[in-house]
Amino acid sequence: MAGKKRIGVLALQGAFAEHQEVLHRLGCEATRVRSQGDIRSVDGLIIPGGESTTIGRLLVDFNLADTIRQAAEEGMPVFGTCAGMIVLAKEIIGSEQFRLGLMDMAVRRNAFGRQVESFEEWLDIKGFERQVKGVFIRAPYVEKVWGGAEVLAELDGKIVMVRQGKLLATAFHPELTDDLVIHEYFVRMA
Ligand SMILES: NC(=O)CC[C@H](N)C(=O)O
Repeated sequence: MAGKKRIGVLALQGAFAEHQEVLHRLGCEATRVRSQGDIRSVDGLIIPGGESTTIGRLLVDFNLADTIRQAAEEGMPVFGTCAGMIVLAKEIIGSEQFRLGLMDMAVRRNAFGRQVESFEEWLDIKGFERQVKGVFIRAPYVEKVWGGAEVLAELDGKIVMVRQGKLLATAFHPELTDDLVIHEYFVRMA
């Protein structure tokens, strides 16, 4: 392939700068995405963690949802972390909040309980040769998948990583560790 891969990070709200930093370390061009034209210019898109109702509302306000859906349907890889995972889900249990609804999964928000707002845990991930540390911050988990969605990792029986074709979602924040392996996996999809 000619040139570097150009990966966009949705930069409406949340932890986009941290993803850009990881992408730079992987030798990618990492651009902030805020417009329809930005979406059209990238080889893949990351939807970061943050607050999923806010990100959803801003996707509507900035008129980006249909463009992302269309690009994803045409094969653009999309990776959602934490709030990004919520936004990618078809079903958000107990919530009518806006979502892109691209992945066949039902997510539960803030699902690990108030007393464990954040924690770290080693994960076994399907297809990965070694364990990866997951950083969970008021994290969701996936209660069920169907259709084309495949579970890649679980923690105590709760689904925390899902892939569906070129769509990827993690309940945890791989941009907050020094391990680049999850982003590397996504960049290979792009
Ligand atoms: N770290 C995160 O992205 C938290 C997600 C947040 N709890 C939400 O529901 O939007």
